[in-house]
Amino acid sequence: MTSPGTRADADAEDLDVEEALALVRETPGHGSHDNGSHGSHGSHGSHGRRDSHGGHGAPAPHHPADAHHQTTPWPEARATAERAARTAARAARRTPVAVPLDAALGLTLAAPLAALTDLPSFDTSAMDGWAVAGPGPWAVRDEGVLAGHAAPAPLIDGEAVRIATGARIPPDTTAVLRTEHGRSDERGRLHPTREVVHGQDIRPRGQECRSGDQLLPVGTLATPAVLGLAAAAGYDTLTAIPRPRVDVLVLGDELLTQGLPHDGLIRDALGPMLPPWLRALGADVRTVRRIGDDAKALHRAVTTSEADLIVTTGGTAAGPVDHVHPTLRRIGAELLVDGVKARPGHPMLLARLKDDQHLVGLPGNPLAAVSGLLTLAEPLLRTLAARPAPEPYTLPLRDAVHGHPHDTRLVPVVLRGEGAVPLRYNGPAMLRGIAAADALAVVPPGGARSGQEAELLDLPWATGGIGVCFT
Ligand SMILES: Nc1nc2c(c(=O)[nH]1)N[C@H]1C(S)=C(S)[C@@H](COP(=O)(O)OP(=O)(O)OC[C@H]3O[C@@H](n4cnc5c(N)ncnc54)[C@H](O)[C@@H]3O)O[C@H]1N2
Ligand code: MOO
Repeated sequence: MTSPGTRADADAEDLDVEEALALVRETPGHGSHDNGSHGSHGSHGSHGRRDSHGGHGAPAPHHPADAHHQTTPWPEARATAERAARTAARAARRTPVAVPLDAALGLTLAAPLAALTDLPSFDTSAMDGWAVAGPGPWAVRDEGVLAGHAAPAPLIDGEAVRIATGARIPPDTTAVLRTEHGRSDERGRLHPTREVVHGQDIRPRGQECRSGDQLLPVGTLATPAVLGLAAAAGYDTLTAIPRPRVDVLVLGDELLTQGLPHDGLIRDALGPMLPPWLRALGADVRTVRRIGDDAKALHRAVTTSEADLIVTTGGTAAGPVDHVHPTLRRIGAELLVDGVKARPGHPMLLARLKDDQHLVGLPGNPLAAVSGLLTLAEPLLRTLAARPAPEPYTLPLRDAVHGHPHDTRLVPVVLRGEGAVPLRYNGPAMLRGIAAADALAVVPPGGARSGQEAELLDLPWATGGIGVCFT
């Protein structure tokens, strides 16, 4: 199957792009330096060529929490997130709102778009030229007719008047003659230079729609074209499902917000990455707060949030300052997903805090956070925003991808021709692969052979473009 985002013209790619990709592309026989740094998971992120059959060389997963709870298979985790959002949307009775056109991009229509006017709303000229009455030659009036000007006087037979595209057609006009199809004689009379067909180049009122006609159904995504159509049809606002509100809480005492890493401190990569990505998934990101490794601050932030979804980063594992689980226990939250059979990102979690409020806990490792974002936050936000699920598609993998023995792997790929090329630097702590990627390939437990079809999760910028997706 072919992706809409697939580039078939690989040969035509300009060199700069290929050079950039060479920095991250999987290369046969290349030593693996793409893995996470944490002990027992050291080789689950290793790349394809070394082992195309899965199994050998991959250590058994070892998560201390595994002993205490059941991790959810990856497809089930996504389905659970979608279901949770459906229940929440009912509980919250997410009332449609009237949104000005310039704020409605990306929303889902909650009411059908019915024309508030005929389109066109008057008989109008499709061309610059003359409105003419009867067969030529014609006597040409002195005053022309322009778009947006006063109603023109009726024509009489044998008369013509200069007319602009979009201007009102004078009553009793029989055709519009294009500028390039008329010539004037020495007495100033207008002659056609080709046959004139009755009604030509006149757009009659209501040609596109009549007032009250349904133009688009409920559930339509407000694209730029939809905004244009709505304006043409007389709308100032659209009735739409509001964006789900999201608060982002970034955990970790080790995070810097500017400058170079130093003294064991690192830059916060998630603070800049998540808000625009969440917006692309349909969210209205209200706040991004950095709250360190402070259990009290986390508790306060979670219990005072009015968001539909709280997204936390870090603190999901079992370390001494991993406060997410204890906080959820303390407030009596219901864990719907507590760990997913996914690499990276297996400590990700989804909790119901209230009937209409959820929390997605993303692991701190940046690519693990992306994995959690696409596994749990994407279906949840999409469903709350009433957006349709993207059409699933597969492409053959250009190289084998090493699999985890039990878990699904999400591996950054670029789309080239009719295939997906796995990228290196796909370890949980790395963003180098995903930053160059068009999509994530879903690699089943055990791995995938070269040529094997893999499901792909598109990245919003790869298909939609930055400007469209991130507003
Ligand atoms: N004993 C075990 N330790 C860990 C396990 C495990 O199973 N047993 N799982 C590992 C895996 S896998 C992941 S993923 C992480 C998840 O950890 P947390 O969600 O608790 O995240 P932290 O410990 O806070 O951070 C992990 C890592 O990521 C860095 N980080 C955190 N936030 C950011 C940020 N905003 N920007 C950039 N980098 C960030 C942090 O400094 C750590 O290096 O746990 C493993 N441990
Ligand atoms: O493998 Mo973890 O889940 O690094 O992301």
